[in-house]
Amino acid sequence: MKKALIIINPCAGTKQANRYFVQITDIFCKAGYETIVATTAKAGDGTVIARKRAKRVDLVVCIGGDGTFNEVVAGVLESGAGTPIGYIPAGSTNDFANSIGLPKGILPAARTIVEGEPMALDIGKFNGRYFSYVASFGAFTQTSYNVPQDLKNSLGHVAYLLEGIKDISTSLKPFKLRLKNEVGVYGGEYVFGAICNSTSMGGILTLDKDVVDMNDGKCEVLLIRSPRNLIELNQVLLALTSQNYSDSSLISFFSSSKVEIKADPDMPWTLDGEYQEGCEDIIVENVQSAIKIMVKK
Ligand SMILES: Nc1ncnc2c1ncn2[C@@H]1O[C@H](COP(=O)(O)OP(=O)(O)OP(=O)(O)O)[C@@H](O)[C@H]1O
Repeated sequence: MKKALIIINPCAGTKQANRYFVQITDIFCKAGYETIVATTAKAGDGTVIARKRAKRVDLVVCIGGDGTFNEVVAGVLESGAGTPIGYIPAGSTNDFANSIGLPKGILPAARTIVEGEPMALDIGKFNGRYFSYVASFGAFTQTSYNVPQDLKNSLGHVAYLLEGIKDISTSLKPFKLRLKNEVGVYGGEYVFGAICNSTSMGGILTLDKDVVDMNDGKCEVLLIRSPRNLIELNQVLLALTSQNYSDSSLISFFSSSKVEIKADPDMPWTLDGEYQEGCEDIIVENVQSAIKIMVKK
């Protein structure tokens, strides 16, 4: 009999996945899976559980938000098993799930896993730590982990927007940075930077679906220079809202398989919405087709 390991974060999002749990397991049982259920109790548990057990199952199912998904992906990769991953988005923004077109509802997402097919997906690596959709710094970056969990649970996406507005008005702080990739060197003072494999970041910034190929061995890099006056700030905001990143001299946007960064070690980063301590030398790489994720046929 096929085996499915279901890893659930009972505290993610509005906790609505907990209410559907019997129906979720029923979907996997009816599809011929023997289910093994594990709940996470604290940060990091998703990785430990997946790393230990991925080799002994045919499918690893993650129920939670972007943070839990990040942990489960890392665990499956560290196990070396190559086990397909199913994702039931149950967080507050579900940025990553939106990017790969997973259904929004809990039960439709569960059905997609058993009825769908595996799709190869690139994963990012930040000095050895995996991220599934974004590594970022600067404005908005603290937004995701600054939003208190209960506010995220009750307000979801709006909580990020509120925190983002607060963030931009209080900490539009420039960071000195030098970034080198296959074709060039970028340097200067930046208020925001993101290296991502997704069409949505922090529920705030969006990239065009036609621009982002999530299995091309490349990440999209967006760097925003520090605006020197209100006109420049306006220019940046206009580019961000219209998603037109190529017309502004303050914005650099390109795709890369590997970037080498020299940064202020005190500059904090976020990986998939979770805090990452800064350091001076950073290598961000794209690991092409690192995982298999179940998507609609
Ligand atoms: N039982 C638990 N109690 C509290 N926190 C937990 C528990 N299990 C896991 N966590 C941690 O909860 C954090 C948030 O989880 P997650 O990102 O999945 O949900 P979310 O923040 O609601 O969703 P999103 O990031 O998509 O907005 C993660 O850092 C995770 O490690």
